[in-house]
Amino acid sequence: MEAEGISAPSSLSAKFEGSFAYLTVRDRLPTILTKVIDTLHRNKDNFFKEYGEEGTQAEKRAISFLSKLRNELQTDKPVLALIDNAEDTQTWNEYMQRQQDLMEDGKPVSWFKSPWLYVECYMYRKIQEALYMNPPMDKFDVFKEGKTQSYLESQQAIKSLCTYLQELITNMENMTEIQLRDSFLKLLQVSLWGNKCDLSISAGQDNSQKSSPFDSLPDLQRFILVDDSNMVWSTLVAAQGSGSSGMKHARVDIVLDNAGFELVTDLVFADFLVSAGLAKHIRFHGKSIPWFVSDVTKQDFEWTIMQTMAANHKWMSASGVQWKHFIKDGTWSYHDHSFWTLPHEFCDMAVDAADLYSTLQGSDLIFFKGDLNYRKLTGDRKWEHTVPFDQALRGFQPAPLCSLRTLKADVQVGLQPGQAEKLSSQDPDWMTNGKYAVVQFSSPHREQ
Ligand SMILES: O=P(O)(O)OC[C@H]1O[C@](O)(CO)[C@@H](O)[C@@H]1O
Ligand SMILES: [Mn+2]
Repeated sequence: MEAEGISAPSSLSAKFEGSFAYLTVRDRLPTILTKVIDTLHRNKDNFFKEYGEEGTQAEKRAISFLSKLRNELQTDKPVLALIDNAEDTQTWNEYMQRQQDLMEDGKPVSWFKSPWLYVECYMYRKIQEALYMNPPMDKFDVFKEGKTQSYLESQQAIKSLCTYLQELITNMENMTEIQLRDSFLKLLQVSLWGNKCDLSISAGQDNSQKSSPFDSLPDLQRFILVDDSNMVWSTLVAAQGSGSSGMKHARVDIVLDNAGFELVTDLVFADFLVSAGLAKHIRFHGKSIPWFVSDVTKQDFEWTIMQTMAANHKWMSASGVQWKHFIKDGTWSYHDHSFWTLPHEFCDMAVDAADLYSTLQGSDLIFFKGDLNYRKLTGDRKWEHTVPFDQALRGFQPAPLCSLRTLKADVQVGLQPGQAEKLSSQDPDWMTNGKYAVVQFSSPHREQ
């Protein structure tokens, strides 16, 4: 179903002064740009070593491009069309025109006047333009260091996670369905809270996981505002034996969010799903360019598996070896599609990325990790908190889907009447402080 015709509230935007969007555009985005510029500066000698004078000049040009961008942002200049001739350049420019058509009084699309989702995505795409326009910088991931650090600083937590996983797999044959379900719920929650560890909300500050991820689960339960885990479990169980031959063939898709600790929680969860026979195939979806500071690219995905394999810890390396094996035999696969790094709401996908939409339709269950995916699922709009999740999806229902998200932006739907008011009185920043989470499920209406 297309989004068109289904009414929706207005988009969150920095034009609402004092809003979280406003504060993000005013404070957080320039800080991120400054860090990117610093990273390029710090790597100056490396660029010279690798590419000689050409590298130094490219670095200088990229820095001046980004400084100009930061200035344009801070002074609310109109956003400019992209000129880098990449695969997605035209789509971006068409989308800018779409935003232009939505502007009141024909004012130009600009940082503080246009939808937050659009301008924030645009900033990350412009960082990429700075690199694309200045080869040999075009392969450089300005966020790589932070992602690597987040993984390395979470070693203790990763060890306990891998140890738990390997013990679980060893005992799996003797487990009752109730025990299996219990482990499923635990690992689902670990993956959920793994989403606390993104780097963009903290503008790149350390956000790793230092303690055992299991110890805190019982205490965190009360912070899960919507918990549809039971429906997720039933969907997986019902997908068993759904093949025409009655064979188990369930396919699960995981739309990844952040590298570092969160990615490990996702890999552990995915390993559990396969080892427990709940899924036969897992398709991971990542970003094709560095995105929102900590999001997973193919390089991060492969690096994480290699690094886990090479760890000097029995259960970590056993896990890594198993994951590598899953990739090799096709049980797991990694996919990137340019749609994930476009600014579109997901309700546009059926029309604007029909190939991706139809691929997702082949899934038995899709997990969407993290806050940005939630913003795109709901269109990043000013929904009433009691609006049902299905309604906020505005027709985006390729397959049963589940959002695993800690709240870091002021959009939240599917709450009970009075729930938001109560939260606001107890904790005014409940929508943005990352303390709360949702496990929110939706399934398309299927004709029998
Ligand atoms: O990694 P996540 O969970 O998608 O979070 C990305 C973050 O970036 C933001 O878009 C803010 O810049 C928030 O919505 C969110 O905190
Ligand atoms: Mn992210």
